[in-house]
Amino acid sequence: MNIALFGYGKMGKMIEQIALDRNHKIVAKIDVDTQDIDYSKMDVAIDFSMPNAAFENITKCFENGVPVISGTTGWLDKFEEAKAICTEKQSAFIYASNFSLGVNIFFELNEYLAKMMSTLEQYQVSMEEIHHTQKLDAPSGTAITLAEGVIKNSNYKGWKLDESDESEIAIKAKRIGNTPGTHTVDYTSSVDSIEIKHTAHNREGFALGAVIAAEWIIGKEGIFTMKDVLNLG
Ligand SMILES: NC(=O)C1=CN([C@@H]2O[C@H](COP(=O)(O)OP(=O)(O)OC[C@H]3O[C@@H](n4cnc5c(N)ncnc54)[C@H](OP(=O)(O)O)[C@@H]3O)[C@@H](O)[C@H]2O)C=CC1
Ligand SMILES: O=C(O)C1=N[C@H](C(=O)O)C[C@H](O)C1
Repeated sequence: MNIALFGYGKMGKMIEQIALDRNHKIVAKIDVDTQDIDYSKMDVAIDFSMPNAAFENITKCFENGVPVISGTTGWLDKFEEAKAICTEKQSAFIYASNFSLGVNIFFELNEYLAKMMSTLEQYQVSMEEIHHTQKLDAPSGTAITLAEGVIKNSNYKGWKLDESDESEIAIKAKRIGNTPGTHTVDYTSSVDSIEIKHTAHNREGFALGAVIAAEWIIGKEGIFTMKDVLNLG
């Protein structure tokens, strides 16, 4: 499979390694100053770039008939527009705030727990995410997906960075050293706490998930999620 990497930073380089190990070819490495992109040899594009670059990278691929796996976070104000362009161009698209198998299982667990906790008014939910100091966006895309998973299964009305009132989920974002990504969901009452936590030990899980998604999307048309790729029901 011929893969184009949009964004050749920490994730782009890790994805390259995993793709080569799985016998794929990297036909383009696109960074901020790349001119004259040749889309003709790309079977699939994988975008791990920057919040201000993702939308343009992704939609240009759709316009050139190239399916896209998108892992960039912090650009979702334009998500609906990107999906509409994908549909119009009869292309294929997967966005995931987190491509790792572990986090996608954690997303399911989070929704299941949220359902169980939804009638227990003595508990207040909150979240914490910890990432490396170079991360541009806060809260993390993963934390937003976790919050949306709770909101869908409870009476919480929304989420807020740091402080919130009782009707919202407070998300604390910490930036510490080289932390690859740690997410905690906490339910606290006056008598006890229940916590679920996912800790990434490195970036390999994110990169492997993105390459598996790229292999899966070939020959498909439409908008999919990691739930489809991983058959999580
Ligand atoms: N969904 C998931 O599973 C995961 C998502 N992420 C997300 O992926 C994104 C990238 O993360 P990471 O690799 O750690 O970040 P890096 O900063 O290491 O890499 C981003 C790269 O994008 C490049 N870039 C800037 N502008 C453009 C452009 N217009 N087109 C193409 N490339 C561009 C940067 O180049 P330069 O440095 O020259 O500006 C840099 O090389 C982030 O949004 C992060 O949150 C990260 C891990 C997992
Ligand atoms: O920027 C990162 O590094 C990560 N970003 C994603 C996010 O915002 O959730 C996924 C992962 O946690 C690493």
